[in-house]
Amino acid sequence: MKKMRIVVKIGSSSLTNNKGEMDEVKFNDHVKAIAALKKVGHEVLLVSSGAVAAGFSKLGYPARPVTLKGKQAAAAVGQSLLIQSYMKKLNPYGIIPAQILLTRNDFSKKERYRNAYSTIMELLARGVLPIINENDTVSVEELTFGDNDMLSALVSGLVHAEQLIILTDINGLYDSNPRENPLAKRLNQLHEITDELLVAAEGTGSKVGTGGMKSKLIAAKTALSLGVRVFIGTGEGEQKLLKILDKGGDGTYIENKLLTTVTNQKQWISLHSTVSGQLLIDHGAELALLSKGSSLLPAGIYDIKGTFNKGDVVEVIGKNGLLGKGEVLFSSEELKGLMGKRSDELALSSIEVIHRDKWVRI
Ligand SMILES: Nc1ncnc2c1ncn2[C@@H]1O[C@H](COP(=O)(O)OP(=O)(O)O)[C@@H](O)[C@H]1O
Ligand SMILES: N[C@@H](CCC(=O)OP(=O)(O)O)C(=O)O
Repeated sequence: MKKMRIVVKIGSSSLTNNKGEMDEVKFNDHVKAIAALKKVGHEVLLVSSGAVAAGFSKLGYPARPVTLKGKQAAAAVGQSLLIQSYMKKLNPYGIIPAQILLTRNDFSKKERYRNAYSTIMELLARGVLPIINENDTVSVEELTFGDNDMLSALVSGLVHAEQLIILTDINGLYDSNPRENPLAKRLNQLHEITDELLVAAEGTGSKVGTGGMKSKLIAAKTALSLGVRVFIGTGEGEQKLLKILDKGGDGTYIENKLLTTVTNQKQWISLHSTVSGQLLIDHGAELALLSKGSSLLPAGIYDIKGTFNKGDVVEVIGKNGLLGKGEVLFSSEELKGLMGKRSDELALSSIEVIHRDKWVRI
């Protein structure tokens, strides 16, 4: 059997009930299944929701709070309850959990992104189970990952996981919401996430979850783009995760033969970096970047917008608009003196403005 790196994401509805209490039966079931995966040698990372859902009733809220401060307060209480419960239940299996709470800032700053990667790798190398959640208590609404479905996709990309398993309260994606349409049909296999599918997945989810099926599909699309296969569904019992890996899971499999992993450098540029400016390039440079896979040279740049430093990320604009993003090897000031000049006119040892390894097409 091939040993794999697997990210398992568990939604609030699969850990708690509507009253804001942890569901011990569901919880035990997940822990057993994770232990079974690890026992056969797979590396597992868990992205666990449920902090708000597990904490709100303890604070006297009758239902999942809607205000930011309410959610943040509930998450502060619920997160400790969650981890306490994981620790207690994982202990008999000899599994050590590690709590990792992330904010989007941890990914948008390159140093922090690299650091998150090496810490997670160290934990995996030592057989520890990382349990990841968004750091809800300090996240500001405009600066969140969106939801944990997206967080799980980004984590899968970061660690180059082979498989992302999104466990939820429904056995996969249907062609319309089965809670509203009893004739809805399940889609067992998908090779890509189309706009049509996103429309079919509109609509609300459970009382404790966020985002519903649509957010899972958007996350699946991101995971696929990073070379990670996805399963969305449910299951029961110790063998449920192993069954999912054996293609016998109760849900929707999303994968295709073209999946390729993306370097962390490119993931960071395309998904996490902040853009500091723009380079406008001519037709020849556009061809070189898009068709020949070449690096961007000064000769093809005819205008520069914004002020940026060496190492910043900029957008590259062609005749018909945005082409991609890349990390620049010169500041905007330096580039003003270089742009439009042929390589033989420049007395520089290296004249690449964006190296092809630090360039991503949009
Ligand atoms: N086309 C669809 N197929 C399946 N489920 C759907 C669809 N459209 C909406 N849903 C809803 O999405 C819910 C799962 O999302 P959510 O409650 O956010 O789960 P979680 O807490 O696991 O993240 C399902 O219970 C279902 O009501
Ligand atoms: N970080 C939040 C969960 C956010 C979220 O995406 O929830 P869900 O849709 O249940 O996966 C929490 O722990 O309550």
